[in-house]
Amino acid sequence: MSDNKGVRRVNEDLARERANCSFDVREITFLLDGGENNTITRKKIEDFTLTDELLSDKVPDECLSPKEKYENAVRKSCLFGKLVKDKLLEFGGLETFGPNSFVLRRIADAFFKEISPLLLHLGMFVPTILGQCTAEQQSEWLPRALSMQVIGTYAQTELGHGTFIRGLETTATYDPETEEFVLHSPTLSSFKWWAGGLGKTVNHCIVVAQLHTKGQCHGTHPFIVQIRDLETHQPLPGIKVGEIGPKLGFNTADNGFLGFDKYRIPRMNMMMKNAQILKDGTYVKLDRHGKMTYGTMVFIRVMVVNEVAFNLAKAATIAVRYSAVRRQSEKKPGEPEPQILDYVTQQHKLFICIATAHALQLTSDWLWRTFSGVVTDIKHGKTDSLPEFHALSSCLKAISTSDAALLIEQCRHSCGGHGYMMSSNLPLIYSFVTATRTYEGDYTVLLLQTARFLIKAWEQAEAGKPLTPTVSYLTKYFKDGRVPWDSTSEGIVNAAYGVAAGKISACVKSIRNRVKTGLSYEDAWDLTTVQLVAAAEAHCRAVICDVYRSEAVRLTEKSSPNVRAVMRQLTTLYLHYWALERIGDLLRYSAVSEEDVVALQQKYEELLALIRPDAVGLVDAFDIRDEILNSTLGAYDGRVYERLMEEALKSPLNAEPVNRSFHMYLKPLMQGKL
Ligand SMILES: CCCCCCCC/C=C\CCCCCCCC(=O)SCCNC(=O)CCNC(=O)[C@H](O)C(C)(C)COP(=O)(O)OP(=O)(O)OC[C@H]1O[C@@H](n2cnc3c(N)ncnc32)[C@H](O)[C@@H]1OP(=O)(O)O
Ligand SMILES: Cc1cc2nc3c(=O)[nH]c(=O)nc-3n(C[C@H](O)[C@H](O)[C@H](O)COP(=O)(O)OP(=O)(O)OC[C@H]3O[C@@H](n4cnc5c(N)ncnc54)[C@H](O)[C@@H]3O)c2cc1C
Repeated sequence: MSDNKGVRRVNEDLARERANCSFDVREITFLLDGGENNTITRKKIEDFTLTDELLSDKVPDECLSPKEKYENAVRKSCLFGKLVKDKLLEFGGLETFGPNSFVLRRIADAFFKEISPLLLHLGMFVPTILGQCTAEQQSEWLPRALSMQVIGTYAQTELGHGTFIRGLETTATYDPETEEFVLHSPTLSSFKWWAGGLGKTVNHCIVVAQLHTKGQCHGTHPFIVQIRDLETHQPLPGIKVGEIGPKLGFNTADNGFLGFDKYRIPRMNMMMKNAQILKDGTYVKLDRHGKMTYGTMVFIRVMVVNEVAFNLAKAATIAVRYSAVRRQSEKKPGEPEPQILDYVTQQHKLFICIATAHALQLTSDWLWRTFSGVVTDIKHGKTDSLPEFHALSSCLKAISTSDAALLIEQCRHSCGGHGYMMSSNLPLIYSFVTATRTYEGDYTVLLLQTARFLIKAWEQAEAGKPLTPTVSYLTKYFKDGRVPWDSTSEGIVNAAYGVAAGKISACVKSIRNRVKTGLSYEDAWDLTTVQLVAAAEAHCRAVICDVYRSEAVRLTEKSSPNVRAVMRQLTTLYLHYWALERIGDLLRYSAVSEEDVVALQQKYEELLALIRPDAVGLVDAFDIRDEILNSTLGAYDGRVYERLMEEALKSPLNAEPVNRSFHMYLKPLMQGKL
């Protein structure tokens, strides 16, 4: 399906795999896109935008210097921005463009092999204006931001603090005489650090700073700050700004640093939806919940789950197609070399990647719907659902990013040496996704946020109080005792909840026992954090298993029998995989027996064999075009070796037969003249 460029010869093994696939690939594509119409629109937009003229790079990006790479990324960001502005709006109008923003996300990967320096502008600057500004402020900033006159980023993290937002040191002190805020960086550790696009690209940024007025500090608040001249792009007086240097990935994102020397901004540049400073310096708090200024972070955590699902789908597509093309070793003496996809260990590495990409995408769709409900509640002044949603989005962000990063690395391992080539695209996909585990809230820190909520929920269950939906299972498991074992999918999901409840209960006991020895609650909590992280992880895994299973059943209600069968095989594989991964927990908290464990393993291996003939069809169903995959190993036609050689020949080192270093160093060394 993805073969956009027509009739190139397809590798014979891949062609045979496709011929033997048991289901209509398009049917699963439609399911994943949310309906046939979405697929049709997506493909039209892709055909329309992904033209050679815009995408071609004479020299591979990875062979450029950091400066050239950045310049190329800016060039492409501007082309991409113009394309979105001129052509796509023309193509579908704003109505089409809105619901199809997921298409933009996909095609962006064809433009940027790494990251667009404008990602933070669209990804965080604009959403923060929408979430944190009054209507009046929005009417001032939004049109300028959307037309790209104002280009911005989100500068919260400092050299000294990322996680602990309350510990940020940048100050914004209100001066009623001039009706301005004075921004200041009192220490080296208070310098803003990390914001994407800050180093060289943006002219504005959202700065999170401690608000002082009338001699009092009111905690962190967001401000819109112009940092560069709109005409010359020079940093404005009082601003010290630069780029933070090379990183594991994100190397085209010009992440930057920023310091203020008593820099003044107008009063109205404080984002005033949740709190205001009146002209005389009076502080007015409008946020009844107290954490509404953290809203952009919650929004991005929701987006990130979808983001990593898509990246895992890309890695799985590359690794499965390559494994169908690659032949290695022999199973029996004298037999032809098998496709490496025929090794059961390879299937074990890869099929969980396909299943996890589905699980995370369906969970992300469900999370998005839940989020929309929370946003509607907030609009009506109701914030009761926020604590539960914060706990849910925190753990889903932590687990999805961590699982996706590990599995993408597993895809790379499964491609052997060629997976180490930049041209496979697996290193870049990994470097991008592994950052998601840290940014927008570190893994451990977010799981501990969820754990706080779970411990409170447990105490509510003990007190017989009603619980919110995602923790209502606790009332069922709240008494001690093992969860009965049942090897159906539903039974495994129940057992996963049982494990989570058992772990939460163990944490509560640990904390209470420690408090009994005379420790403060904080110290007892701190000593229990290893268990608390594990409990939050178990809770999150139970939620993902539950949502994946029920959503897959719901979505395939009207599907053809073969599609329903293969989707069922994948969910069952996922549940068995995690039951086996967490068998110690099941032995501790459920009634699973030794024989049940043997049966689980056997069923898991049977599922690998059942899925094997459909593996290529399943990754084809992700329908990710070659321009977006950007991989020598994963292209639709499977011309792996030809592509590897073509890319190797583009290396600048191959542009001349002898490099000058031979004459400068090697020859003198060889001749003893160095
Ligand atoms: C071209 C197309 C492109 C499309 C692209 C789309 C794809 C992707 C999209 C976009 C990519 C953009 C790339 C992004 C790059 C990265 C950006 C950044 O990294 S920006 C920095 C993020 N920084 C953090 O996340 C800090 C993490 N730290 C925190 O959030 C807080 O400090 C935290 C939660 C750890 C603690 O906050 P406390 O110290 O104020 O709160 P405590 O005292 O612990 O708790 C007080 C109460 O508040 C609740 N709370 C905390 N946070 C909450 C929240 N957000 N909502 C609701 N309640 C919350 C807690 O649960 C607690 O509740 P109780 O007291 O137990 O009832
Ligand atoms: C690629 C990338 C892009 C980024 N982009 C931006 C951006 O655009 N804007 C922006 O503002 N920020 C950005 N960040 C910063 C990012 O949000 C922070 O790095 C992240 O929130 C983690 O904070 P930290 O670096 O201070 O880590 P730390 O908090 O110092 O974490 C270090 C270790 O300490 C542990 N730890 C910390 N606190 C606790 C605790 N309470 N309990 C237990 N363990 C703890 C962590 O688990 C971790 O293992 C970006 C980061 C990266 C990597």
